[in-house]
Amino acid sequence: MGKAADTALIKVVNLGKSFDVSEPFLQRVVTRSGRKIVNAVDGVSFSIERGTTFSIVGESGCGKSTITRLVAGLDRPTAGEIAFNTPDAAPVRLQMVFQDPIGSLNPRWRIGRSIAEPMDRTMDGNARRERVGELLKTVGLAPADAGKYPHEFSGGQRQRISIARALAADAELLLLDEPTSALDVSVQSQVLNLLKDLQERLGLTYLFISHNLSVVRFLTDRIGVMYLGRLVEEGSGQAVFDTPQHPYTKLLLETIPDMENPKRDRAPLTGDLPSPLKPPSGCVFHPRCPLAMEVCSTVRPELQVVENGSNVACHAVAQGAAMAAPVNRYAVV
Ligand SMILES: Nc1ncnc2c1ncn2[C@@H]1O[C@H](COP(=O)(O)OP(=O)(O)OP(=O)(O)O)[C@@H](O)[C@H]1O
Repeated sequence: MGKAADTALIKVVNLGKSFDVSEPFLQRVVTRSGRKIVNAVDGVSFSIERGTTFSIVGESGCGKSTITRLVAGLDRPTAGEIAFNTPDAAPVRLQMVFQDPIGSLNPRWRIGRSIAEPMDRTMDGNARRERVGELLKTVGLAPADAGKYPHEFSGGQRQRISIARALAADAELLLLDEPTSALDVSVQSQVLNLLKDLQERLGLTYLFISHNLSVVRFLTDRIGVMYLGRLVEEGSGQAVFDTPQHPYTKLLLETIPDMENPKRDRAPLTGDLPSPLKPPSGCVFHPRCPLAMEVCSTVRPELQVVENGSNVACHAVAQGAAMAAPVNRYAVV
């Protein structure tokens, strides 16, 4: 991982990650089958300015979690580069916040101990206790909660605890992996509000991944829409929501319930995600695309800047044949 050149805290360039999911050699000889490679992430580039949120959205299996793992350094890329722009090239301080916080909290530890664990070891006991109390207050809990166990909290409270833990580690970059998906809608908005408030107060940078566009809208500065390992559209939150360009982005937006007119007929996102072991040729979205043309099955479209400032990988958009933008509608959680 190198050093990012400009003001972005993180710059991802042509990132690729493939997994070899082949059967064992002898089995392949018997069944006369070849190697099987999954390109989970294929040529993805984006950057995140310090203090802002970049969201990655897309259906299950499109490669969102793999990108998070690569950024976290839990996996090594097979192609491309991830560069962090930190003073004196110091390691970036990043923490992950997962969908189900119960898995990342030790059930036998009082939560005060879990929160204190990533703190600076040179702090004495009193200073640590004081800092734990402060952090609990920061995330909307009480200092006295430090003495309780994870099972004594609700899902939303546990997510607050995992955010406090990330702050205890003095994180500057939070990797938010579906952080509100396991929560009730009313609790989701409280956690999103907390994240927004912390970002404003502490200047945190977020990489937020979600399959749900309506969740990211509230928090995001920029959005990357992924399909089968590739970025198909990347732009400001406003541009992607108000004037979506890629047919896949439009169909994803169509899946968000229309609160004002729930019975309205909407174009459904039909067909299954193709197997990542055998991705379609050309544009990977072409078998499900309402605008597919001949070129789409043979030539891979590259991201190109379009009129609204977004970057879009679509032959039809490039030729000006995009569908009329749908009426902007979304559910604010
Ligand atoms: N360790 C691995 N070994 C083999 N294949 C993997 C591995 N990790 C991910 N994949 C494959 O890579 C593709 C992308 O997976 P990934 O988990 O990144 O998608 P995702 O968009 O985060 O999905 P979800 O929302 O379901 O978590 C999938 O086809 C998945 O099966």
